[in-house]
Amino acid sequence: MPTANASNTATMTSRKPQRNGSSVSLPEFNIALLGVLGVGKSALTVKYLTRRYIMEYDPYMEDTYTKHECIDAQEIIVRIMDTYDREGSDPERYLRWADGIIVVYSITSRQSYEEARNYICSVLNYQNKTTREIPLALVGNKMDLERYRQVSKAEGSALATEQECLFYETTAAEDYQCVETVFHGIVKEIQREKERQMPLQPLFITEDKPSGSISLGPGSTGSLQRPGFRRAKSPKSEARSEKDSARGVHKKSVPSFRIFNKSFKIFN
Ligand SMILES: Nc1nc2c(ncn2[C@@H]2O[C@H](COP(=O)(O)OP(=O)(O)OP(=O)(O)O)[C@@H](O)[C@H]2O)c(=O)[nH]1
Repeated sequence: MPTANASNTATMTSRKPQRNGSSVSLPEFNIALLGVLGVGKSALTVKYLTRRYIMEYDPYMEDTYTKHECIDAQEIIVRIMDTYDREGSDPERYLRWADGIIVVYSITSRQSYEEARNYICSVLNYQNKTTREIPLALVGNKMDLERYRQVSKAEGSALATEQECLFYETTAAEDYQCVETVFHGIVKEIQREKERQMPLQPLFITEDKPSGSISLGPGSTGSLQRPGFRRAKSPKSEARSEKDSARGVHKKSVPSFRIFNKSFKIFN
C-alpha cells in the first residue's frame, strides 16, 4: 500500500496548536479494517484518506494512518489500521488496539462474505472475553461490479442484523461520499459507546441561576448532552438495551434529586 499518498493528508499528532501557543488534545478513534485478501481494505483506506482510487497495492503491507476530521462540528483524529491477516498472526493485536472494527467483504466473492462472518465472530469472542464493547461495521465493497455480484444486499444486511452491527455497501472505485459515510458511521458509533461507558458525574443543581449551574423548570426532567456529538439513540443501542435486559444486565439507575418539592432527574 502506498504510504506516500496516505501521508500527504495524514498527520501524526493528536494535539492541536492554539493561537496562544498552547495546544488542545483532540479525541482519537482507532479503526481497524479486517477482511480476506483482495476485498479492498487498502483501496477503501486510501480513498478515505486521499479521495483517490488507486488500483495496485502491496498486499503484504500493514500500516496505520492518521487523518484529521471534523464530524458534527467536532475536530477529531481518526487512526486507521489497514491489516494484513497472514496465517498464524494474532488477530487480537488489532482488537486490543481498535476502538471500532470495519469488516470488509467483496460483493463479488461469496467466500469473502463467509469469512466476514468468521471475522465478526472473532471480534465478538474477544468482546465476551474482555467485556469490552467494540463497535462493528460490516461493509460489502465493490458494489460498482454489480454484474459480478455473488452476495445480495439482503444477505449482507441480514448478517449485520443478526450480529447487531452497522451495514453498508460501498465502492472504493467511484463515489467518495459512500466511503466517507462508512468511516463517519463507525466513528459516531464509537463515540456513542464511549459516552455509554463514561461514569456518571455529579452535577450542581440549584433553583437560582449562578453561572455554570443547571436550573430546570417545574416538573421538567433534564437531559444533558456533551458538546460535539448528538446523543442519538441508534437501532443498535436500542437492540443492545434489549439484549442487556435479556442478559440481566441493567444500566446504572438515573439519579434523581428532590429540591424544594421538585424532582429532577439527571441524565449524564
Ligand atoms: N472495481 C473495484 N475494484 C476494487 C475496489 N476496491 C478494491 N478494488 C480492487 O481490488 C484489488 C484488491 O484491493 P486491495 O485494496 O488491495 O484489497 P485488500 O483487501 O487491501 O487486499 P490485501 O491488501 O491483499 O489484504 C485491487 O486491484 C483494487 O484495485 C472497488 O470498490 N471496486
